[in-house]
Amino acid sequence: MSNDGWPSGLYPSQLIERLFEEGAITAASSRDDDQIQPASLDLRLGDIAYRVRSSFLPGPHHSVKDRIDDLRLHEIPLGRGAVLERGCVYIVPLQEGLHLPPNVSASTNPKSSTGRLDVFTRVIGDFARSFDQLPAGYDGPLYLEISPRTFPVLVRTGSRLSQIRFRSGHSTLDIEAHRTLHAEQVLVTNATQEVGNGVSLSIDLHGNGRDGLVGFRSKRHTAVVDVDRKAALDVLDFWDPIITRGHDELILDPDEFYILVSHEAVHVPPDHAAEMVPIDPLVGEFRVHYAGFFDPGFGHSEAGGSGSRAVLEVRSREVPFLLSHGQTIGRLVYERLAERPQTLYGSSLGSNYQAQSLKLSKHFKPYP
Ligand SMILES: Nc1ccn([C@H]2C[C@H](O)[C@@H](COP(=O)(O)OP(=O)(O)OP(=O)(O)O)O2)c(=O)n1
Repeated sequence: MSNDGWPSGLYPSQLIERLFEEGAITAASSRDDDQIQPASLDLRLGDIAYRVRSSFLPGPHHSVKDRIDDLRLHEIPLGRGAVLERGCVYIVPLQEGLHLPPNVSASTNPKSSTGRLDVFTRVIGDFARSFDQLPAGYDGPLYLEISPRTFPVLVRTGSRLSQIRFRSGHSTLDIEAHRTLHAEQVLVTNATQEVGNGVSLSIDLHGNGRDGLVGFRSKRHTAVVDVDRKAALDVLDFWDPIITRGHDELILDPDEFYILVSHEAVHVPPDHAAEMVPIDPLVGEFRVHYAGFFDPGFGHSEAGGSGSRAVLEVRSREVPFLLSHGQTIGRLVYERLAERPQTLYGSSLGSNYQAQSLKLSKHFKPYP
């Protein structure tokens, strides 16, 4: 495919549609109606999961299949569903494949619902030297590495755990462009820091108006989460609520998984998207665990999103660590879209997290 006609910027839904039409994205079965999101495409699991001894990067001399052949321990059919266990590593061929134009590259990330369940996923391409990055012109299959960290999960052929974005050229905003966009459109409210190379997000440990509820800590040894069932599970079977008692502080236990919420409300204007990058304090004590993607229109008032907060999946590393209200934990870096998407994140798409505050994944019933 020639370079002609592929504009610079992150691709909105209509250009993803065009990538399909021109054969740059292939799929083993017909597309789900809601698979194309405002600026991303959900990727679907294929028919088999390979339980492997360890994670790997294929590197320049190997296809992923070569490596699966070396490392596989067991083959699990997914047609009727299968439970993926905590602490194990699985590789699943995805239904979508790529035949990208020479100037179009792609990157992938876990869907927010996947990160909120602490299911670690990353996409691997043939001959890849890094995870979650498909270079311009990539021509080959896609595989998903899956490693549930907290809850065992039930998945099946067609389950959608990760998403892919396409872009051409350099579209990330620089410091000046972030400041201009913030001045025009207000990217975060309650900002505690000056807007620079992105906007900083900090942790809310006040819990205003929520009876002191500031977060959730995952339980151990729970039942299985079916990734395709919404609002099916009782929160208290899987999570311990964290209630502040006026201190605005929280001690993170090492090896525990927490869902917290940002102090700032976030706004992604319709012609932009954003990515949350973890801020690692120099000592690396704690971090947001999943780099999240924020859709065009998330938190946008015309898409019903005023006041949307960011959900933060947090882990402490080696030692118990004291978090305080307002502590910076991540940075939202904005990116320009090639065109305004035809639909925005929000209720018309059945989106799950518009106008959210502290919110567990869609698999849980409302709480309290
Ligand atoms: N750490 C994060 C990452 C994302 N989000 C928000 C911004 C995203 O626009 C929204 C939805 O993200 P995804 O599309 O990844 O989530 P899902 O596909 O799981 O949900 P939906 O069905 O609502 O699209 O969640 C968040 O609050 N905190």
